[in-house]
Formats: sequence, C-alpha cells, structure tokens
Amino acid sequence: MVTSSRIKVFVRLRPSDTSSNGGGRGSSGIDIPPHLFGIDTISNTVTISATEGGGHGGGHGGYNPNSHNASLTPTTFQFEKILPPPTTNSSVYTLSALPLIRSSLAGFNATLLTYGQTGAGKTYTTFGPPAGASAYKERGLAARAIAGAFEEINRYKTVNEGMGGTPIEVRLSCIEIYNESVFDLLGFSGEDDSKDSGRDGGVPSLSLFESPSAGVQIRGLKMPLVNSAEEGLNLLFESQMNRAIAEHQLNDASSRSHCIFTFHFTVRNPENNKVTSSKFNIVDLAGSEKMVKTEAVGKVQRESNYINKSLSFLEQVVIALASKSRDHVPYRQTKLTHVLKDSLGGNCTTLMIACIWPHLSHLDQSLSTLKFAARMQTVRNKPTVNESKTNNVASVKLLRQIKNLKEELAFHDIISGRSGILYDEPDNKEMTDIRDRVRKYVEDETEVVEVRSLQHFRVVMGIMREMIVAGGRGGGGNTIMTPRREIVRGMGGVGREEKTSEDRTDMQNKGLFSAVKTEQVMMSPTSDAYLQKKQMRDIEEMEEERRVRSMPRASPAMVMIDNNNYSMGGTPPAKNGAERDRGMAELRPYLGGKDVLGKQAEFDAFKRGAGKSQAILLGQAKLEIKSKKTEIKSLTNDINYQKDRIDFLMSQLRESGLGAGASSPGSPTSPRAGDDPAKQLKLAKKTYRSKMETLTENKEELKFLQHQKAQSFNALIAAFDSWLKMKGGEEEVVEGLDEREGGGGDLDYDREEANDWKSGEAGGGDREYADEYYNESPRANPREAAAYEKAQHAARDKVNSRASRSAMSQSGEWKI
Ligand SMILES: Nc1ncnc2c1ncn2[C@@H]1O[C@H](COP(=O)(O)OP(=O)(O)OP(=O)(O)O)[C@@H](O)[C@H]1O
Repeated sequence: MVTSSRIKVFVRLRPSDTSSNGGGRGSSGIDIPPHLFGIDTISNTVTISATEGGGHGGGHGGYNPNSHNASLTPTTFQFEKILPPPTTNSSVYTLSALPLIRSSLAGFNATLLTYGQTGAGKTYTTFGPPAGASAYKERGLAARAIAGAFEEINRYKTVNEGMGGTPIEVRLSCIEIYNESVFDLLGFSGEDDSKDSGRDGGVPSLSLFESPSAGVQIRGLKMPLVNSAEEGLNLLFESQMNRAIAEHQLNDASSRSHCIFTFHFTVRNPENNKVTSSKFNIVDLAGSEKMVKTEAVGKVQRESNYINKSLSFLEQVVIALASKSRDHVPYRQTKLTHVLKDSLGGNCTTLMIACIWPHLSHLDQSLSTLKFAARMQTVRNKPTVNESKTNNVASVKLLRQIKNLKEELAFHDIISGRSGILYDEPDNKEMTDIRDRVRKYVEDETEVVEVRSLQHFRVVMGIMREMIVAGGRGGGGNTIMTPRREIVRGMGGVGREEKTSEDRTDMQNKGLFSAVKTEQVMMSPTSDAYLQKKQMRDIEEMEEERRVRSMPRASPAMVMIDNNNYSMGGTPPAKNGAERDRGMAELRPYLGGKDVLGKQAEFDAFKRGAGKSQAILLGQAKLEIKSKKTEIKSLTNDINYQKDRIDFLMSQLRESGLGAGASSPGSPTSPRAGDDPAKQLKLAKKTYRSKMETLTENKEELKFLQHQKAQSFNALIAAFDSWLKMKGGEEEVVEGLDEREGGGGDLDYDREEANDWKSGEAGGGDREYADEYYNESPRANPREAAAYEKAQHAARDKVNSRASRSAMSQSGEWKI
C-alpha cells in the first residue's frame, strides 16, 4: 500500500543585514525584537506578533515602533526545521536536497521549492550568492546537488561493477517562467524567434501538454545527457547566465521569474533489469510580495502582475489540495502550477524552504510567507516509485529520442503550413491507399505519386519493388506480396513460388533456410534487439528528414553574412573570438555606419554613473579571479617542488648502496645530513597530498568566480540597456562596445590557463603523478577538469556570441 506523507517545510532566515558579519542584532542576524518575532530551534517554532487583520503593529509597509497597537496577537507556527543565521548552504543541502537526490535516484519524483519575498534568500539558497569571495564556499543547492548526484552514481556504479552496461542516465533541463511564458534556458536557438512573447535573446516560448503515462510535459524541451558533475555544472552556469534579471526597487538583481532546474534520472537495476525514470526539480520562485509594496511601474508592473497571479494560484492549488472535499484543483490556471502539477499533491516527495527576511520592515511579508508555508505542509503527497514500462535503458532513450524528433517534425510542418505527412509506418488503410496510387502510377503514365516524406518515399519504393519482384510492371494486385514472403521467396534458390511462414518453418526444419541472414529472420519482431534496431532506423530516417527540413533559408541576415564571404543559404562556419571580431568590423558598414565609439563612450559614462555599483561588482570579481590565479600559480610551484623532492628521495631510497640518510650535497632537494630519507619521503608525500587537495579546491573556486564574473557582466549589460532606453537613447546600439571590459578580454588568458593545466604545467600533470605514486582515487580527473574548462569557455562563448548576433539582428538593441 502506498502511504501518503505531508509536504515538509523548512524555514530559512537570512541575516537581516548581510553587509556586516552575521548582521542585525549581535550575532543572531535577526533584526526584530523577540516579542514580535521569536524562534525556537528545538521545537522548530516561529512566533510572530501581528494585528488581527494579518498585518502588524505598523500597518502596511513596515513596523512602526510609535504605533502602540494594543491588539498584537502572537501566532506560533511549527515546521520541520528552522534554519536561522548563520546556517550555511552546505548544511541546508545536507538536510534538504541530499535526501531528495537519493530518493530520486531510487525512483521517486522529488521537488524542492524556495518561497518568500524578494530578497529573502531564495536564489541564494538554490543557486548561490552573487559574485564575491564567498561565491564558491556558499554555492547553492543546485550546484551541490549535481556534485552529490554524481557522487551517489559513482558509488552505485562501483558497488554494481561488472553487472553490465551503464545503468544510470542523467539529463538536465532548466526552464524559466516569465510573464506566463515558458522558456528553455538550455535551448537557445541563436535566432530571435521570440519577439511575440516579449522575451529577449532568442529563447523560444514552449507549450505544455499532458501525457497519460508521463504526466505534464514541455514540448521540445532540451534535456542534454550529462556524463559528469563538470558537464552538469557547465549546464547550470549556462542556464543561470541566461536567466532574466530586471531592476527592482527592493533588490537590484531581483529575478522576476520562476526558475525550475530539473534532473531526469533513468536507472536500471542490474539485478532484475527493472528501469525507473524519475526527476528532481529545484524551484526558485519569484518574489512573493504584493505589487503595491514595490510601487512598480511599466514593464516591472506587468511582470509583477504575472508573478502575483501565478503565486496566488499556487496558493489556490495548495488550499484545494489541503481541503478534504476537494473536487477541482486549478492546476491549469497558470504555467507555474501546471508545470508543478506532479510535484504538488502528486506522487512526489516535496520539500519547501520558506525564506524569511527577519527585519522589522518585512514583518508583514514574513507573516504572509509563514502562513503560506503552514498551509503548504498540510498537503499530503503519495510518493511512489516510477517504474518504466520498458525494460531497457537504451529503449527508454531511443523512445524519448523518437518522441522528440516527431515533435520537431510536427513543428516544422506547422510553420511551413503542411499537414497529414506520413512519418510512422502506415496502417492498413494508408497502405491500401498508397498501393492504389502506385498501381495507378505504374499503369498510367499521366499519374503522379506525390511523395511528402522519406518514410512515404520508402513505402512507395517498397511497393514498387514488390511489384517488380512479383513479375514486372503492372503485375496486378494478386502478385503484390508481403515483405516476409518476398524474403522467403528470394532465399535459398527455392524458386519463384511464394512461401508462407509455415513453409519457412518447414524449410528451416529441413535445414534449407540456413543461408538466410536477414534481420527479420534473425530477430524476433518482438525481441528487444529487433525493436531497438527498428527504433534506430526510425531515428536515422527522422534525423535525415529533419536535416533536410532545417536547411536554413536565406534571411536578410544570411544575405548580409553572405556578402561577407559566407555561402548563401548555408550555415556560417564557427568562428573563434578574433575571427568574430573581424567579422563584426566588416559588418559595420552594413549597419549604416553607426556611431560605435559614441556607444562605447555612453557605456563608459554609465559605468561611472548609474551603473557604478554593478561595475564595481564586476571589477571586484575580476580582482578576485586575478588573486585566485596568483594563488594557484604559487601553489603549483610548491607542488612541483614537492614532486621533485619526492623523486629525489625515492631515488635515494632505491639506491640502497647510498643508505638511509644519504644526501647529495648542494642539491636544493637533498635532505639534511642525518635525516632519515624514509621519514622525509613520508612527510613530502603528505605535504604534496594536502597541497594537491588545496589546488583542487582552488581550481573549483576559480571556475565559480569566472562564472560569477560572467554573470556580473551580463547584469551590467542588461542594466546599461535599460538605462539607455530610459534616457531616450533609443538610437541603434550596435556591436562594438568593449566586450572585453566585462569578461571577453580574460577569456584568452583563461584559455591559456586551461591549457597549462592540461599540459601539466600548472598542476594537471601532478594529479597523474599523485595517482602513480599513491594509487589514490583522484577527486577530479585532470583530463575531465581540462575538458570542463573547455566546456565552460564554450558555454560562455555561446552566450557572448549569441549576444553579438542578437545585437546585429535587432540592429539597434544590444541585448544579452
Ligand atoms: N542566508 C544568507 N546568508 C547571507 N546572505 C544572504 C542569505 N540569503 C540572502 N542573502 C543575500 O541577500 C540578497 C538577496 O538574496 P536573494 O537574491 O537570494 O533573494 P531572493 O529571495 O532570491 O530574491 P528575488 O525574489 O528577487 O529573486 C543577496 O545579496 C544575498 O546574497
């Protein structure tokens, strides 16, 4: 029997003031008098005092200490856990996301939601803090979950070693719901095909549909296969770089969208071959405060309306789910509740982290967050293992690929206004229709057979071949045979008469069929191998069909590119940074000779004025990267020194003739006279190991800093864009601003660093050395680290070049 369990709620309090250590009152980080806001981490309760009307003593907009309101009523809420400052993301991860990752790998769907007002710490919890010194140390739950998932998977693989095949498949996806449109943050097309939805940057809006077996699905969502934590982190970085950020009165970098980062696991149990398919969602909701508080206008007002609507329906859904007499749950009212349908009141393990900003001015928002959280934990879910109907991971993969390709083809048909195209194997009626047409074609030269897909073409050719084999043109209905009969007849020189399945069995029994080597004979049509082969063939055909359909048509942009020596109608070749810059310079005359230098001056002025704080943040990020690189370089030197020392000591010991304690006078690496080389060696190895560990940590930290820098740069550009518009600077902003200001300039240097690591000059080679000597399993493979570096640069280049293309194609707006 499936037992139900309540949705768990943790309450996390951010420090009220993050500028000082701990912030707020003393070290507690809570800036509200205890008689108004009290917490107890033993009983896990929060007691908050407010007026009957739901506000607090100060009324709307903040607590007023001069208001001596007598009707303050304390309300106590109890939750699963209260996490006050200075609880770290590491602890929050261990308590919340880690158990969910494990349960998801065991086949259960799981969801972790962060909820709360703007600035309360939702993004800090899920995706980590903005650029800064603590960025890596305080990395968010998503990054930790990626590392945690692969740790679990590697452990699982080690335990099940030798049980055959790769039993676990991991895919990642990331969507953003912004103004009631769903965007794939990993599915940038590179073209601006989303103008209608009012979203920038070439992100197509996706539609939702429900499948009876798989629940709510997102049409065309990209779910790249991920083979390592590094690949996963790379995708996480890419998705977050693409996330919309808009200026907001309460929080400069406030995210005005909901973001759902999802792990999709397919796991085969090697003992019984059963396959489970499950997912784990990490949801960063937009700020829950009501619009009136933000005094938003224009675009931000529109965003706030959508956020209010989706969160208010989220509340409606929760109320309906908690009610015993629920007959209708309004999931479909908003994209957010629709996407989360399976996670709220479904077969999912759900955990919510309610984020609170414990400051007097936010007491009313804290109360409303706690009320919502309390309602949430009354909802019961029934977690069940999601066993796949197909018994084979490869088949699950192939079926998904087929489904995606079919959707893609259907999409191409819609945009080109075609319908009724044959992609699947024809059913009986379709087969009869096609046969009739082909027969007419063969008998009457004026007839035409219109072939509209490769599958259609294959069927037509098959029918014609049947006719030819059966006795030539116009062979007539009776001579058309099934492929099975045709195979039988064509084999073993059994003559021209048709053979039935019974004949074949008979022949097989007599050994006459031994030469038959066709697929259909070798494999049972119901066997896994046969189905897989057939699926592979279907995929190849659909891929081919899709390739033919997606040949780019010449758009004005393409013609322009063509003028710059690219072939018309073809895909422009990939360019490196320098080539791209050259290409841009060549394109400028086509953009009407815009005042690029003028824009650069505007950008510089912006950085000195309105964008100063963001520019400073970016500058800080660059400085931190520089200092981290210096640290890594010096650490690498130390490591190389230790390496030499170990080599020397090893050779000393090997040459037993020299005896323990012998030294080579004058050598910088020689032990002191009288020292025991064995002891020295032990010490050197210990030092080497500990330095290698520090190096690995530093390299990880550097990657995070680089990512944060890229994010700061994107934020700066977005802010500059809005600033230009506000200022009435609607004139065209063309490519040519100093991109290197933010991040591009360092990219080459970063690439050099990555290459250094790869060649072992900066420590990568040392890792192998460590393996050789200590036979230890390394925490990170140097090749993987280098590949990760490369992939990370590629992700950044992708985003940067998309920005440039977008700027070009919109000829007038420089967008990220
Ligand atoms: N637990 C914490 N420790 C230290 N700083 C925190 C913590 N939580 C939040 N902050 C800081 O508070 C600021 C706002 O946090 P964050 O962006 O996560 O808020 P949010 O709830 O996601 O807001 P929004 O709804 O606008 O996305 C950030 O500068 C962040 O670094």
